[in-house]
Amino acid sequence: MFISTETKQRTFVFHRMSSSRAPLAAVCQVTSTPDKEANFSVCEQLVQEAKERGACMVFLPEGFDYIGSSREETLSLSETLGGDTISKYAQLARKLELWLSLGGFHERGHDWENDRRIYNSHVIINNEGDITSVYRKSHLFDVELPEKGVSLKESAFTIPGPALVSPVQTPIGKVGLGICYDLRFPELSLALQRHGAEILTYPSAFTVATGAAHWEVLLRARAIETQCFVFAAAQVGRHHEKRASYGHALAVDPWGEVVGDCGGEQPGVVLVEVDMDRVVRTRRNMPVQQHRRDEAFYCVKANPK
Ligand SMILES: O=C(O)CNC(=O)[C@H](CS)NC(=O)CCC(=O)C(=O)O
Repeated sequence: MFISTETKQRTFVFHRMSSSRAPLAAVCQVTSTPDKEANFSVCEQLVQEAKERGACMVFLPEGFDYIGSSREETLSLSETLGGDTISKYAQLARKLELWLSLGGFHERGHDWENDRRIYNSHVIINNEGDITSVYRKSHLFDVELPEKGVSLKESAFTIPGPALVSPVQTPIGKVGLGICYDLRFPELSLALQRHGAEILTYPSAFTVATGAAHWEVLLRARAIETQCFVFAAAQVGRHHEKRASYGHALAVDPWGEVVGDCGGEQPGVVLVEVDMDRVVRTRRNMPVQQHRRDEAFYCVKANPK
């Protein structure tokens, strides 16, 4: 049983009516612009607020560093993992003694000097300020929806990542890393689940049109299929004259219930208790992973009689 209390205009907290204290995660949404300094101070404030409210891990969305207004600007603002942006977040994590999921960092590629290409990287920083994991987005968003006004070609500036990375052990549980458009590929979420994930993360900058149609359904489906918590930090609102995002940073429990939603209007943060018992019980009561019959999918009969 969850009660939702509106504590401030733009934030909600969900607490369970039980005595045991499970660790708290904070799922954020922001409206990044091309101004990196301004974006950092908004994120820093949300992380600080999450800390004050007891969170031990905070999730920031794709493009938390910036959302560029052109391909050139997006490329020129990019950095390496050793650059200022990640250093500032590492310091913040160490100072506040919490873990950070930094979704969708614009990371200069390995051959940047020659090809001027970046990765879209999800970086995990621990409470000592060390990078523990980097996952580079596998599926790039090259999509034209003329009737919806959506036209983005991520592959024009981004290199797809080579592989998934092992789920990371954190104080809230084992976190499996995805990014945004990866959410549409259930094989990825199942692979992470098989490698031990208890929580899946999809930091995102969904378009308004695709978000309204698909966002919550996809996130809940991934949670139900994998019986994981799903945390999806999000971009919201207008970034510049050419781009806006759907928002609704969401937390879903392993049963598929939405347990936190930052809404579709403005930056904010939602706190969620991560009770691992819910993963254990959901999987024990309905062992879908044990019921899966992969062998029946290897060979599809052309004309079964
Ligand atoms: O461009 C940047 O700076 C950061 N990256 C993004 O915003 C990415 C690539 S353009 N956006 C998405 O994947 C949206 C997916 C989406 O909206 C859907 O699957 O419906």
